[in-house]
Amino acid sequence: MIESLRLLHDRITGAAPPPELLKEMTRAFEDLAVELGLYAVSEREQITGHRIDLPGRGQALVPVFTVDESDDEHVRGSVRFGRYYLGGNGAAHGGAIPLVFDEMLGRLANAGGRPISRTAYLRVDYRSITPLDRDLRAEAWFDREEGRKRFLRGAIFDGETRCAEAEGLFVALNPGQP
Ligand SMILES: CCCCCCCCCC(=O)SCCNC(=O)CCNC(=O)[C@H](O)C(C)(C)COP(=O)(O)OP(=O)(O)OC[C@H]1O[C@@H](n2cnc3c(N)ncnc32)[C@H](O)[C@@H]1OP(=O)(O)O
Repeated sequence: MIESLRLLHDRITGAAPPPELLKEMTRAFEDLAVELGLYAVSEREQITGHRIDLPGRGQALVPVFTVDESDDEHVRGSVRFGRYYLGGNGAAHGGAIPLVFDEMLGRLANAGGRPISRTAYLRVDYRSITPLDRDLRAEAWFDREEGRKRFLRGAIFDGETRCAEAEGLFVALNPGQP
């Protein structure tokens, strides 16, 4: 279902249907929303975001980061920004790119049985445009750890071109901290 939703996001963003079809589709979306509302659950019980066996954890917010290889210190894979993430002139939106870094760095920060941490800051440098509809290489790695503080870095490449890079600080949560 989430795969279909991602496709729908891309198609909606890239389409200009006639008004009659727009009305028809709007009604169909509203009907679906009402039907799903009957099955509302708490955060703990929801499926999206919790399916770590699925690319993108089964949630539609973040562009899917597909892992090719990983250990407790590094992760390498690919990411593809669909039309939904368009900023302008064929480039990904500058707000969509940090979503991917937060996901990649955040998952690595909490990998290897380390206690859960949260992003304290995420700095992103945009080195070149990040093109849509291409498989981009994405990497993240542990830089250093100082007590509860974990510093991680990441980068996204289009071939040999460095599109964007990031540095994040993740702070391990104290017991009882939300
Ligand atoms: C399978 C699931 C995979 C999930 C992957 C996705 C991961 C997504 C992760 C997220 O997006 S989490 C959501 C976004 N982040 C937040 O909502 C965090 C909100 N902020 C907080 O909860 C707290 O500010 C935080 C836990 C980050 C730190 O607060 P604490 O009270 O625990 O720590 P404290 O303020 O005592 O700081 C601890 C150390 O970190 C340092 N620090 C904290 N925030 C900092 C900051 N922003 N910049 C620089 N240093 C910072 C602080 O100076 C100190 O350094 P020292 O120990 O050297 O003195």
